[in-house]
Amino acid sequence: MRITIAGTGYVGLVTGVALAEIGHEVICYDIDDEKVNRLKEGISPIYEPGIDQLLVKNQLNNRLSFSSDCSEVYSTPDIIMIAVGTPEKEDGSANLSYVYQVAKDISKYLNTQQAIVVTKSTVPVGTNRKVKQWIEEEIDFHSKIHIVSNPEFLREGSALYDTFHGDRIVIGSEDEEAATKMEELYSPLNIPIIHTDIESAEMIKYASNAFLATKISFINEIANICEKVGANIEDVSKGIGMDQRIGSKFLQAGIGYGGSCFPKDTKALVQLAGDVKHRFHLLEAVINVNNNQPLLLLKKARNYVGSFKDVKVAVLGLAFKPNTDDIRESAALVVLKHLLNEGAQVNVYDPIAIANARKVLGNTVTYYETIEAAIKDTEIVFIVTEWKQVKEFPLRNYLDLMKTPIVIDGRNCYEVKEAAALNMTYSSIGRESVTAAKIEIK
Ligand SMILES: NC(=O)C1=CN([C@@H]2O[C@H](COP(=O)(O)OP(=O)(O)OC[C@H]3O[C@@H](n4cnc5c(N)ncnc54)[C@H](O)[C@@H]3O)[C@@H](O)[C@H]2O)C=CC1
Ligand SMILES: O=C(O)[C@H]1O[C@H](OP(=O)(O)OP(=O)(O)OC[C@H]2O[C@@H](n3ccc(=O)[nH]c3=O)[C@H](O)[C@@H]2O)[C@H](O)[C@@H](O)[C@@H]1O
Repeated sequence: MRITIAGTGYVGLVTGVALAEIGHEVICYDIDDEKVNRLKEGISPIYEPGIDQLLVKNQLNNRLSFSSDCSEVYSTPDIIMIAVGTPEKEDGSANLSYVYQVAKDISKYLNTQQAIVVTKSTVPVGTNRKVKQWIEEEIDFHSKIHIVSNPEFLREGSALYDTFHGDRIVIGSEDEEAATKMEELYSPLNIPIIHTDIESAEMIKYASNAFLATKISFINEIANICEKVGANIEDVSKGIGMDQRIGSKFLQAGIGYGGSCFPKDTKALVQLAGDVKHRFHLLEAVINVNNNQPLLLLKKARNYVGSFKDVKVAVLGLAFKPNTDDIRESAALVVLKHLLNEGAQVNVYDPIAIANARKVLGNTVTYYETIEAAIKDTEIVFIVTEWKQVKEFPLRNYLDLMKTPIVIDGRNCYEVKEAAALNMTYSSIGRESVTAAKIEIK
């Protein structure tokens, strides 16, 4: 099939590459000329395992191309997919202006009797119908628009894997022909498909993200209690996760969820509920717990140093999770904001997110590409992202390299026992803290 995808971000690009790989003819369109020019040269603007190879392979096969000219992409494709951003507005609701723009461009350039317009972007319930209306209100000839809600569930850092091995594909449509065409589109992937009405498909996306966020805030709250009652969150997570009704995934306690989706989608769902006069108390609590979680890490550190003024600090990890260069809503940014406001001198380490971090943090911090260099002569280290490089970095090296080895681990990368044996000061999430005999507590 001939597919046009609007937006070449994480979702649009990965979807485009994957659909080309399974044999479709895909053209990806973006308003960002620079991004498109780099993509034309086979350079991915995002870090995502496996993307570079498949990008080049499918361009050479002539199954994948890129354009920044919307007059040529929307005229006659079999399917148009919308994968543009839906960032949060100040009130927490989703900003649909990019989706609106795509709809308007489609209405201007579409030149077929029938079109299937699929929304992959995460959009509030009711948006797909608006997309249809936005297209139809300006279209200047008779063309039948079939809308399909086809939300995306990929995770950054494993986006291609998730696309090829997803748990399900959701197709929300009220037109049988369009739904069948969508099934054909995805059939080579061999992933279970669930057909629903449009509103249910839209809700499945928000409910999935809200549920996963709830699991994380729940386990973080349990972790916070564990610390106070002398229980160990790692054992507790394992113990509850073995109950198949609960499941072991998304029970990793830490510094809270970040990224471009959970924070914005939970807020958007609270807002959506509010619009229909339903106060979503549970999700509000999930958000509050998450907002507080990075602050607890700072509180732990203050127990040892009092204030951060002129303290030499290293923050390990800037990305919101490992295997991505995405720093959007990363807990690292929250920690850094407080440290800098309070006058700390901050070194940061990240294996791949430094370029993106520089755009936001400028020269307020010092960037390092090795952990050794970042922690050298520092007084406190905060572990914020559980990069493999961090997990594999020997705990003993902190002792050797830091001025005062105080490690505040927001991702439970090390064993408490090991820190105790090394006589370090080590505090993590939901576990006992150990204090080195020599460290002076102010
Ligand atoms: N990032 C993720 O892991 C996931 C994101 N989503 C959802 O998918 C949507 C897209 O997210 P990302 O890919 O992360 O966004 P992104 O911000 O990485 O990419 C969006 C792209 O759309 C382009 N764009 C903006 N206006 C346009 C227009 N009128 N025509 C064509 N392109 C335009 C931008 O230049 C940008 O390259 C959002 O609704 C998000 O919530 C859903 C599942 C996973
Ligand atoms: O809608 C989206 O954009 C996507 O949001 C998440 O994917 P993503 O944000 O890429 O990453 P996750 O692996 O879900 O992690 C999100 C955050 O939760 C945190 N997390 C995750 C799991 C866990 O057990 N504990 C925990 O703190 C991570 O550190 C990270 O900050 C969902 O997992 C995807 O299914 C969804 O498509």
